[in-house]
Amino acid sequence: MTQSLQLFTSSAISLPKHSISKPFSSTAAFRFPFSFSKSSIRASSSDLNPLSSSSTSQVLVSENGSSSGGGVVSSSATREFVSVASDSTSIDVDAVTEAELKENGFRSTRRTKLVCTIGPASCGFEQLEALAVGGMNVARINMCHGTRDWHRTVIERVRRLNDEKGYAVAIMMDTEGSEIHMGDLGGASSAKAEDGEIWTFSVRAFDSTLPERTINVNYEGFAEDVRVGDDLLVDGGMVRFEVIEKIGPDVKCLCTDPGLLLPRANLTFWRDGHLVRERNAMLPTISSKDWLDIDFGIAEGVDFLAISFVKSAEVIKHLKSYIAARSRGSDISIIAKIESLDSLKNLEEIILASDGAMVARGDLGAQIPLEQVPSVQQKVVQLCRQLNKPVIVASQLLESMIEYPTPTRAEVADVSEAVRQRSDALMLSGESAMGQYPDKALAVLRSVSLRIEKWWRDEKRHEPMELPEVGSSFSDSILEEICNSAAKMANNLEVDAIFVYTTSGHMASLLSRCRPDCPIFAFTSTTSVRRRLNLQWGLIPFRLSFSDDMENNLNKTFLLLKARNLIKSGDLVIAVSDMLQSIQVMNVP
Ligand SMILES: Nc1ncnc2c1ncn2[C@@H]1O[C@H](COP(=O)(O)OP(=O)(O)O)[C@@H](O)[C@H]1O
Ligand SMILES: C=C(OP(=O)(O)O)C(=O)O
Ligand SMILES: [K+]
Ligand SMILES: [Mg+2]
Repeated sequence: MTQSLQLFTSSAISLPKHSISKPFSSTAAFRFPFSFSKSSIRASSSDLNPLSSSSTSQVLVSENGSSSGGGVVSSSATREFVSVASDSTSIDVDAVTEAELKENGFRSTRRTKLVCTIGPASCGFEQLEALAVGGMNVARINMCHGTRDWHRTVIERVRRLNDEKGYAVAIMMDTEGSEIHMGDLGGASSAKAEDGEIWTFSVRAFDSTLPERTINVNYEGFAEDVRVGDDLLVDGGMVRFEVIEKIGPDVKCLCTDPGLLLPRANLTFWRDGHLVRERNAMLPTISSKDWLDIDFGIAEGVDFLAISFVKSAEVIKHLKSYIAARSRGSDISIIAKIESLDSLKNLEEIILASDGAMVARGDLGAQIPLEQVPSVQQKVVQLCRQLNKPVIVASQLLESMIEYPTPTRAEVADVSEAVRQRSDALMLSGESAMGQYPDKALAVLRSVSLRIEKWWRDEKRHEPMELPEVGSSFSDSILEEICNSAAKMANNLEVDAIFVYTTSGHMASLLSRCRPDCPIFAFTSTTSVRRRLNLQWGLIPFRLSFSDDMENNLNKTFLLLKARNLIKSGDLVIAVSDMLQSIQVMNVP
């Protein structure tokens, strides 16, 4: 028998979510928090349980696995499956998810999502496919690098991969931002700066080839703002120069820490041990080039826009209204990159205004002392979970794998820490964009994630986190309480999976936020929502057309997933949906 627990508002009829606009006194007896134990779950009765109608009781089985009527899937249900499977409403699940589910079983699928930056080492169709096979959930293109045509080609290839092979790889476009950085190195992929060499940093435009030991700087005020004696740090200290002379637009610098200069590397200048922020602090977060790139991203229908060097919530709000006006209907999630002093000052309001955040440790480590980066990372990851926003930990996770086929022990420990903090996603940058071993680096993220997740689950080491209410309306509160309770029940009953039927994806996020022990199968009818859910912890997103009739939805899902051997009879699942205020516990028939 299926067991269900429902919230009722004014009658014993489940109301659609939008029909609840104010608290009803009659709900009091059913308001959460409930204390759950096996015995406190109300068994279904015909007037309460939407799954108990006679037409489908034959496909539902009791908790102990025995069937409640006929034992096998009825012929009517089989007919339904045939009609479902043969029309366009069949379920969309990609080959990798399918393989992972079969290989590891429900409970051991990977919960941490993986983002790969695409570059010359990974932009071919076969290379992209290899990354998808290896578990890439999101492909990132960094608008600092590459041409418009190159970006368009990568987007087309990822789309083709999704269309032809059933993947749901989302596309994230990352803006250049207007911080100070070097120009291209006249086509060279890198340049070596040796100790004691004199290099010229110039704001002049060089039309053809760059003179030797000359670096172009993108910020016009550079030559005026630096002073003799300042330290000039490339990429937060990978290479260090001291300013020794200013000659008009040219600044002569002595190399004091040698190293490799990479095209378009970030530049900061320091005076008396402090980051200098003069007129450069006034540079807009979104430059005019960024706006053109954003228009391009909207036109291409990218799933995520990552905004570099966010300083305040205002810029995010402005961008959101710009996108809403520009892209009627389509929905692009905005990821705020936390990588500057200002972003730390206004952290909470920035995260609240955004749809997610990235701990962009590369530039962050150039703006705050390196030893502060770990605590900032932990703080941002926790805050994002509390505010129900997905969070990505990025940069240098496996930096040595740009050149070597195995990571350092320290890198594995760093990845483990991000997984243990239960960030939604980990990101590869140079490792997948221009390194020697993109697939191997991805495989390391995958295996370390799986191992650490399992270790902490088995040891029950995760401390419960206080999850404040994030919604503002009463119906929001109901959804949150249902999700919190469903996740708690899932842990206590040790269910195999939570099923969530969600139109916007919001309810899937709320479940993901609880970080339950079991995976969350998220069913949504929109392909773009499915792609966006691919960034969030523990969600296995499926595309499936579903109706307001949960009984139908469940039958259809069981049949479709069973037909593909993704679930089996007897698996224990909890089902919730954003159409019906109920939590159902059942065994797969
Ligand atoms: N589209 C691209 N074309 C060429 N090189 C790229 C591209 N994307 C990334 N890269 C290379 O990969 C490196 C790491 O990528 P990423 O971390 O995104 O950029 P950055 O180092 O500028 O912050 C870049 O420094 C660059 O050398
Ligand atoms: C991810 C980052 O941003 P980008 O690679 O665009 O500099 C970072 O700074 O860590
Ligand atoms: K960028
Ligand atoms: Mg950055």
